[in-house]
Amino acid sequence: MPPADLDAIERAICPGEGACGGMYTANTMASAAEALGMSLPGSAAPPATDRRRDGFARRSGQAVVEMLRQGITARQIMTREAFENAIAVVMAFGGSTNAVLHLLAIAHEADVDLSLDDFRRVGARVPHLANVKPFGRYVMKDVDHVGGVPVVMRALLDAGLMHGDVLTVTGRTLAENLAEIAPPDVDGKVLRAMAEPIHRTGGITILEGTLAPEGAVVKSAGFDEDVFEGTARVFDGERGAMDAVEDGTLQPGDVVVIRYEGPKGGPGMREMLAVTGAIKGAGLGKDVLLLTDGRFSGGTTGLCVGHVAPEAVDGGPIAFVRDGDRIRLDVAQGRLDLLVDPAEARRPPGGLDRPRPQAHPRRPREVRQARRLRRARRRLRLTSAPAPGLDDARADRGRVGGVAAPFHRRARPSDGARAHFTWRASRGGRRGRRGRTGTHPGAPGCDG
Ligand SMILES: CC(C)(O)[C@@H](O)C(=O)O
Repeated sequence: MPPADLDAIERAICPGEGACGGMYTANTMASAAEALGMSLPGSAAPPATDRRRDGFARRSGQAVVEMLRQGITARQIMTREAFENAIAVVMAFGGSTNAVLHLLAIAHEADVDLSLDDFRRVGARVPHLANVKPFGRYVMKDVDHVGGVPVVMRALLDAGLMHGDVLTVTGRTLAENLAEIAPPDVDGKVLRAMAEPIHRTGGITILEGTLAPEGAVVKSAGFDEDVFEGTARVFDGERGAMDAVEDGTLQPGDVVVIRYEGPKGGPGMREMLAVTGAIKGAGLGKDVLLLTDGRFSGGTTGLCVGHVAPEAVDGGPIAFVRDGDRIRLDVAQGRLDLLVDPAEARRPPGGLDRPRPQAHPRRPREVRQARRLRRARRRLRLTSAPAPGLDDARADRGRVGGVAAPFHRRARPSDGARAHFTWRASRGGRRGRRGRTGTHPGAPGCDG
């Protein structure tokens, strides 16, 4: 490509500064926060440099002070119904799969019992309405141009697909906020009408099956076909899969299985951003299915199934997939199956003692990075210590000027024992790690 063409693309590729412009994770979560009632109505969509943001910033501060005055707490806003509203909006936009992790984690903090079943249930009723990137044509500033997130919220509310009587940060209900804004009808191009949706169900589909007994997630908004059946190519970690793409050994019909990239296995559940991009770049986006116990970018779309649970490190069926196995994804049925009969037969008798990933050779750059990281860790050691007076400090924070602060945490049995992390000059102490428990990443009980 001539440098001048590259330069022209680079100058035109971003719709503006700030969060990446498509309905990726940042814009998805901004929309979800608006639907949750935790940010001001209409505040999610304006571009970063838009002067309206100054007004939203000021009014957000005013809203916080007013909530303190009225004693409104975050938990009064973030109820189960509010989370269902947030899920509904994410489904209508075809938002980032990371929203599943984030909403489960926020609900956990808010003591709201939310699970993958709620995403499944809401997603089955809410149609996909927004023609936005990564799968569609438009970006967030176009959504703003046609009225922003309140347009979708009103369409869903009118269709009985949102709860209107929930409290929001304005001190009023969601229905009252929308009545005051009076958003326009959907424009029909960026945001489709309820009667003419892009898909009849929401843009994220929760899967289950012999390969994912505790669930998996796919952004079905990018799909035209419902079923993909193919042959497994198994990689322990993203690097091996990248090598296969770069070596040109991936074939149409392959199912790229990337495991040991989950919350524990990665560790940290990285976005498989590079490999999904590389598969698309190799022209295999519609012919190769990728599935992983890791997660994806909000910019990922197409045949990419993530959050496969239990993850490989926990001995989930993904740990037992072999090259050549047949795998079937059926989005319409919400199924992800390993067509090996029966998959469980591969488990060693007496259970599994932590399957181990096969080591794959590191590239020189990775070796250098690892060495730098080790040195940095030696210089600055991450230590873990119980926070002195933590409970007292929390108790104080819980009340400000005689009224309940909106963002205090309810004491939990684990609070006193929970470690906090401080960076200290090197010497002594081992690096502390918070334990992880639970099953589906982000599910209550997990670090998410
Ligand atoms: C685009 C990125 C970096 O992958 C992330 O911000 C997301 O949207 O998930």
